[in-house]
Amino acid sequence: MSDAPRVGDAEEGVAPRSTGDATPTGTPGADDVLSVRDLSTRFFTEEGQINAVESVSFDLREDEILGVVGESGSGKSVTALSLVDLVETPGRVTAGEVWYRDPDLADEFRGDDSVRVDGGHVDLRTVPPRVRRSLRGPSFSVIFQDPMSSFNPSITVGEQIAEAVEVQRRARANPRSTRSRTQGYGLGKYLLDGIVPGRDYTSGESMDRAVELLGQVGIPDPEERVDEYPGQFSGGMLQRAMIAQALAGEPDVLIADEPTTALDVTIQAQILNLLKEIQADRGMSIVLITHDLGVIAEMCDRVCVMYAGEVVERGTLDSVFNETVHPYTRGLLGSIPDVDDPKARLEPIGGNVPSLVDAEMGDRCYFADRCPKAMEACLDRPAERTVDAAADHGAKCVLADREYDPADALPQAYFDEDGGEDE
Ligand SMILES: Nc1ncnc2c1ncn2[C@@H]1O[C@H](COP(=O)(O)OP(=O)(O)OP(=O)(O)O)[C@@H](O)[C@H]1O
Ligand code: NI
Repeated sequence: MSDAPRVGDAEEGVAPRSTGDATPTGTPGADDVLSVRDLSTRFFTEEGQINAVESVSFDLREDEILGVVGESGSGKSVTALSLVDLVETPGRVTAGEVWYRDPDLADEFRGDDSVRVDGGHVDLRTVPPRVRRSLRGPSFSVIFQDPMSSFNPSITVGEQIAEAVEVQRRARANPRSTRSRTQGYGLGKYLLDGIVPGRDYTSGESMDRAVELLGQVGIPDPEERVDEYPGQFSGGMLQRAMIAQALAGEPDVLIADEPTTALDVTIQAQILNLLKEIQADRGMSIVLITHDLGVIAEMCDRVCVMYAGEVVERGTLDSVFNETVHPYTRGLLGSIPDVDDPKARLEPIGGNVPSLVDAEMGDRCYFADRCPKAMEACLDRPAERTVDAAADHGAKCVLADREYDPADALPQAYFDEDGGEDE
């Protein structure tokens, strides 16, 4: 109907904040399952426009685990929701591109003026919403921190997993036809809308598959437990069941938002190991969201560090951990608990996450107020600089280009006065 939005389009009433180029630019690479470009999400609240996700760019490669880490409120979950188009009012994705690799889908939309296609990639922001929805399950799956939110309490765990299997079956049975995607996925639509239909939709075959999946995620006696209700499962078991449900669709991309935070340490480790095994077995790609750099170190190939809605540093795990540029990343790394004393509390970085209300955001580095190395140059919003191209390592920080010079240090009072936060 309408023209496809262009990069950097500012919608009416939406203040663009992006200043710098993000390093991952241009067309998605052949081994990128997902290429996110300048994605921005705002919440339009009574307090004003909240810039929850600010011009985020990254690539998710084939067969890798990409970690997204940052303090509470840094925009990790909203980024995940934005990728799968699950942001709810008053929120909205206001700009950016989400290139998903799917050559058949790309073929279908090639030549369609309203959909952006690039080689085997399609910009999901431009496909019709129903097509986008139909991708959830067979292409993308999301697992959340709270498994209760993914299950309907009045339907057995097995049936709910079997339904996810059915959705996937239908997707495979009608490969890549726009018609099947837009009309034949009634069930998927129900699932995604949270209205889970009853047993009519599941078959003996898909129930068998549910048992198999429950077994694979380490649920004992899956033949019996398949008939139990979510309330009969412990937290750890339900988390496993949620992973089984997410895997039922055989997605290319699994987005796991703090999948173990609510669990005790032992079960947490078991579930993370399980995710890693499954990822290696199936060769899928995972976006793993956590506030715990220790988990990132264990699990991930590459990492995005988020602060105040932005990706402030990203690259291979090795490069980001060993050639750290951003003082925020350094601060997070300093707070990794001791391996010998995993219970040691994380030492928070001093100061608070800044307000994300548009009108209150200074036009300088958002971390400057808390940064031990803030300099004059930090009063300009930093664009992303390349730290190490081979390691795909970039940082939104002037320290990528220059050494810290104490002579240029800005006194804290500078920020206190300029920050608009009168205390
Ligand atoms: N429904 C909403 N209405 C208004 N603002 C919201 C809403 N949801 C999120 N936000 C804003 O988006 C920001 C980012 O939230 P998000 O949940 O993505 O953080 P997070 O990094 O996932 O944090 P956590 O580690 O606590 O899960 C929040 O600080 C908040 O200001
Ligand atoms: Ni979150």
